[in-house]
Amino acid sequence: MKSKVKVAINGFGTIGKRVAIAINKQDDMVVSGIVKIKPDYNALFAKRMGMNIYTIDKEDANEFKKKGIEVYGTIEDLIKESDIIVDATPDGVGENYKKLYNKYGINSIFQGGEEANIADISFNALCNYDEAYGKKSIRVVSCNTTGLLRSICALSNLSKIEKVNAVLIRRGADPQEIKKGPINSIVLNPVGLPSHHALDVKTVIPWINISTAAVVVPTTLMHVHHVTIRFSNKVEKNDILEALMNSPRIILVDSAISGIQSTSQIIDSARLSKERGDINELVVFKDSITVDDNEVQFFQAVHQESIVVPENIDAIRASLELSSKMESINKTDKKLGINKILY
Ligand SMILES: NC(=O)C1=CN([C@@H]2O[C@H](COP(=O)(O)OP(=O)(O)OC[C@H]3O[C@@H](n4cnc5c(N)ncnc54)[C@H](O)[C@@H]3O)[C@@H](O)[C@H]2O)C=CC1
Ligand SMILES: O=C(OP(=O)(O)O)[C@H](O)COP(=O)(O)O
Repeated sequence: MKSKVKVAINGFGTIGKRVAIAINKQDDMVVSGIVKIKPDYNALFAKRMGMNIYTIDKEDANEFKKKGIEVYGTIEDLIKESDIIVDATPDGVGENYKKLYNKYGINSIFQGGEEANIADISFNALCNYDEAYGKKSIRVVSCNTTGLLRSICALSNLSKIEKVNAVLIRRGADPQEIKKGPINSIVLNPVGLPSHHALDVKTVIPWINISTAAVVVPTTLMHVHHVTIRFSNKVEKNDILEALMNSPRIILVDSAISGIQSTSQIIDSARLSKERGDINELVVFKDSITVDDNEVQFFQAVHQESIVVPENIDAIRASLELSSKMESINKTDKKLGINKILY
């Protein structure tokens, strides 16, 4: 049997810990270790899960030892033992580590909070897996951008897309955050248009004509988008439904059947049916899908904490040339229990 590729994780927060858990579910990769800066509850969880913990500097290890957490070495020791590193440090911090990764020649996966030029390519598994194949460094785009790319690429085979317009209602902070987010406001994000998401979508599919606007609201659960896509030819609603239903990683929620008309109900139902209540799929509100000649509009919801997790697994396989596109997507989805079912 082929040995598993060893994946280092730098940054074990919202995204890093979910990616680490997902890696250890795959049969072709394993977490070689995680880098932590503080011996907090996430470090204690990693220890309990049997993940080896590394620190940035040797001196940091003392604080971990005081809490009974064994430290296996520094980030440089971890890099030397690993085949690839997933950087899930906060927005813009990955840039500081790029030199270190390059020094050791290790393949690297960055997240959407980094500038696009940090990596050889920006990535979404459904849209450009083949172009990312064998790339030394890959940037998995942000959660909202991933959501937009899922629906755009799923519908792009129906007819040529002339224009996409999307309004994004962004969550203010993640559930565990205690320092961020609007308390009683709707914040224009930014005031000048378009928001960064349009430019980000174009880093993956440069051919698209897209405009986006975003506001931030006081909620922690999910983002919601209103998306309008204009095609060059007339489209049929059934074809739209079929394309979304047949695309991996998209769930259609029918409010007429389920009564679901909000992010809180989506999360509540996911808590019954999915691990941690994470929703790796993009959730499209089926009964919002409205077709008028060559234009379709709909609402979709993005679980920001988990939508990019499967993309990170596929990015590892693409970078290390482990699997073809559909082989990787299918493997990832099977191991993560991505089943397109919410309730
Ligand atoms: N949270 C979200 O909704 C999403 C975040 N992203 C992107 O993922 C990346 C990570 O974001 P989150 O997981 O939300 O951040 P986070 O703040 O939850 O986690 C970051 C982790 O990195 C650690 N860290 C901080 N400074 C560090 C340093 N200098 N060296 C090593 N580790 C350090 C923190 O202690 C924390 O464990 C960002 O680029 C973000 O834009 C992408 C999709 C969704
Ligand atoms: O990737 C995200 O949002 P984005 O797609 O709007 O950039 C995450 O929700 C992180 O957003 P944050 O930068 O407000 O923590």
